[in-house]
Amino acid sequence: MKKYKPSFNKPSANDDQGVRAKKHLGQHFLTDENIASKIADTLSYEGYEKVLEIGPGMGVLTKYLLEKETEVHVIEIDTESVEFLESNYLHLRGRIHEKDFLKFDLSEIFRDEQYAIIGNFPYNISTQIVFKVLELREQIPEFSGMFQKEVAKRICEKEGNKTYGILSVLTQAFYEAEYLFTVPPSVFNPPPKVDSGVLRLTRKENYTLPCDEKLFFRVVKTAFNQRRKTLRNSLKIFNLPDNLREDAIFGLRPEQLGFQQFIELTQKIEPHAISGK
Ligand SMILES: C[S@@+](CC[C@H](N)C(=O)[O-])C[C@H]1O[C@@H](n2cnc3c(N)ncnc32)[C@H](O)[C@@H]1O
Repeated sequence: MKKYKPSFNKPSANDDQGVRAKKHLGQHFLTDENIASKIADTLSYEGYEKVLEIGPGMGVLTKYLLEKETEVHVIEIDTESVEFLESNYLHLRGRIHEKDFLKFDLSEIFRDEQYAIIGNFPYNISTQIVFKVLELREQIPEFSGMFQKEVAKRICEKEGNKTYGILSVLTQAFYEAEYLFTVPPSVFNPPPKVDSGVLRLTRKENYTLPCDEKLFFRVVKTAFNQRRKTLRNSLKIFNLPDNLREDAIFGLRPEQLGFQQFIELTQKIEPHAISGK
């Protein structure tokens, strides 16, 4: 692999130095091989045969994924990175997809197979990545990678904490979420302004909720959009009957409820909710 010294200030790509880092694509290239190897080791590689890496950049993590007994696909939006990967990872040819992860229909690669997702994710779209994974959960038993530390912590946070929110509840309803380790800015080029954090999501055995899942998402989002209000007030839009609004659970604030209680809440609301609202 070629040496690289990307910087936001470089005017153009340079073959000797690798890919010019582009801020709008969240490009902060990992320069610590040990951390790349450690991230590759966060997946179990069991129960599926394919792995998708989002945003391989110059392939620092890809290299370690290729050592595993798995078929590796990478999806990268940046043409310059794709050209770099194509000339440095010839054996990956055909499995490099020059696409926007958020817009790409992944069934074009994976049909109805199970696969894992991994990456050192672009921080500007990290929550959107998690929401897309939740949508695709039936095919994704495992997901791991690096986020801005604060986002990784938030996803794994438990009820009763300030940073607990929509992402925490929705993720934890379907996945076991573990915060694994913190990574300092100094191991990136160019360094980001904040610490990064690596997490792992392992899909629960029973990841079908015993309630209307669409309604569950709406209830969680509506409750946290007015997180200081009690559920009795924030969930008014569901036109709940008075006797239900007197139920003790509606006197709580959203950060006091674990995902299990959000399921109970949804079950209580379900008979009264106007569908499609
Ligand atoms: C933080 S960098 C990580 C690069 C490399 N994996 C590493 O660790 O050095 C994020 C990568 O995601 C890519 N990227 C940004 N937005 C993307 C998108 N919507 N779809 C696919 N890749 C994207 C960037 O071009 C960049 O290569």
